[in-house]
Amino acid sequence: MNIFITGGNGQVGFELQRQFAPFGTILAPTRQELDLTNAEAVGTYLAKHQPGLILNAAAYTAVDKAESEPQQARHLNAELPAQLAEYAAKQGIPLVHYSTDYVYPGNGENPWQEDSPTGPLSVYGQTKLEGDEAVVNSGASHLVFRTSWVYAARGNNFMKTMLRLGREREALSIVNDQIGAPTPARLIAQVTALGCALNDSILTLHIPSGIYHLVPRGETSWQGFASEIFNQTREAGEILAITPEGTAGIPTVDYPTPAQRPLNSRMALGKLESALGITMPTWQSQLGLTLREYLDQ
Ligand SMILES: NC(=O)C1=CN([C@@H]2O[C@H](COP(=O)(O)OP(=O)(O)OC[C@H]3O[C@@H](n4cnc5c(N)ncnc54)[C@H](OP(=O)(O)O)[C@@H]3O)[C@@H](O)[C@H]2O)C=CC1
Ligand SMILES: Cc1cn([C@H]2C[C@H](O)[C@@H](COP(=O)(O)OP(=O)(O)O[C@H]3O[C@@H](C)C(=O)[C@@H](O)[C@H]3O)O2)c(=O)[nH]c1=O
Repeated sequence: MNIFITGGNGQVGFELQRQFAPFGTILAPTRQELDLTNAEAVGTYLAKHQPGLILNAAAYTAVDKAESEPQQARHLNAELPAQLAEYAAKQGIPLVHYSTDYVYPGNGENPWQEDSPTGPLSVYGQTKLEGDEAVVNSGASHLVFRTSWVYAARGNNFMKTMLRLGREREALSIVNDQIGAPTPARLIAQVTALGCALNDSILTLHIPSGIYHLVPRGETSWQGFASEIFNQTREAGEILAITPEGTAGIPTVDYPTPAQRPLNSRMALGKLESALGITMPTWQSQLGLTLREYLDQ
C-alpha cells in the first residue's frame, strides 16, 4: 500500500516517515518533486500513485510571515487539505491532518476542548482553521490532530533556537504569559500510528473520525520551556553561556511580533486518551528524549 506523506522533510513529516515505514511504501516527495501549491500537479500525483492513506504534514508554518503572505498560507493550510480530503472521500481512504492551538482565541485559563469555539488571532491560525473545517466536512474518514509548540532534533524550532542562543548569550528574555505544551514531532508520529489499524495490509482508522488534541501532559510558558531546556542540557554535561538565573520572563506585550499569539493554549487531552486507552507522557520527560537525540547527533 502506498502511504502519501506531505511535508515529509518537515519536523512531523520526517518522524511520520520513520514511524510508518513498516506499514507500506512511503511516498514523500520533496518540494522540488511536487509543489503542493500546484493543485493540478497534486491531482496528477494522486491519480498516478493511488495512495491507500494520506498523512498531511505539510503546512505554511512561518507564523509572522503569513501575515504578509496570506494567499501562500491559504494554499498550503486550507486549499491543500480541502483537495486531499475531497480525494480521500471519493476514494474511500483515510486522511490524517495536523492542526494547531493557534485556531483558539487564547482567552481565559481553562483548557480548550475539541468542540470549544475557535477564534484565530493570526493569518496562520485562520488558514489552519479553514483546513480543519474542510477536512471535517469532507465526508472522508479522517483524524485531525491539533497539537502545539512542535519541536524535534531536526528542523527549525524553539528548542534548537534556545540551545543556539544559550550557547551564545548569558541572559535571555522570554515570554512567560503564553501557556501551552511543547510537543515533540516523534510523539505526534507515534500517536498517529496508534490511531491507525492495519488489517490485511490496509491501514484504516482505529478511532472514530474527528478532531483530537495531541499534546503531552502538563503546561508551561515559553520561558518555562526555555528554562527546562537549559536545565536538562546542563544536567547532560553540556557547557552553556547562559547562567542558571539568565532566563528572564517578560510579558507578550514586551516582545512585539507581526502575528498575535494566543495566551491560553491549554488543550484538554481526555478525548484522545480515552479513545486510545493511553495516558500521555509529561512534556518534561518528552523533552528529555528529544534533547538526548539532538545532543547525541
Ligand atoms: N511547528 C509547530 O510548532 C506546530 C506545527 N503544527 C502543525 O503540524 C504540522 C506539521 O508541522 P511541522 O512539521 O512543524 O512543519 P514544518 O514547517 O517543519 O514542515 C512543513 C513541511 O511542509 C513543506 N512545504 C511547505 N510548503 C510547501 C510547498 N509549497 N510544496 C511542498 N512542500 C511544502 C515543507 O517543505 P520544505 O522542507 O521544502 O520547506 C516542510 O517539509 C502542520 O500542519 C503544522 O501546522 C501544529 C502546532 C505547532
Ligand atoms: C526567540 C525568542 C522567542 N520568544 C517568544 C516569541 C513567541 O511568543 C514564542 C515562541 O516563538 P516562536 O517564533 O518559536 O513561536 P511560533 O512560531 O509562534 O510557534 C508556533 O508555531 C506554529 C507553527 C504553531 O502552530 C504553534 O503551536 C507554535 O508552535 O517565544 C521570546 O520571548 N524570546 C526569544 O528570544
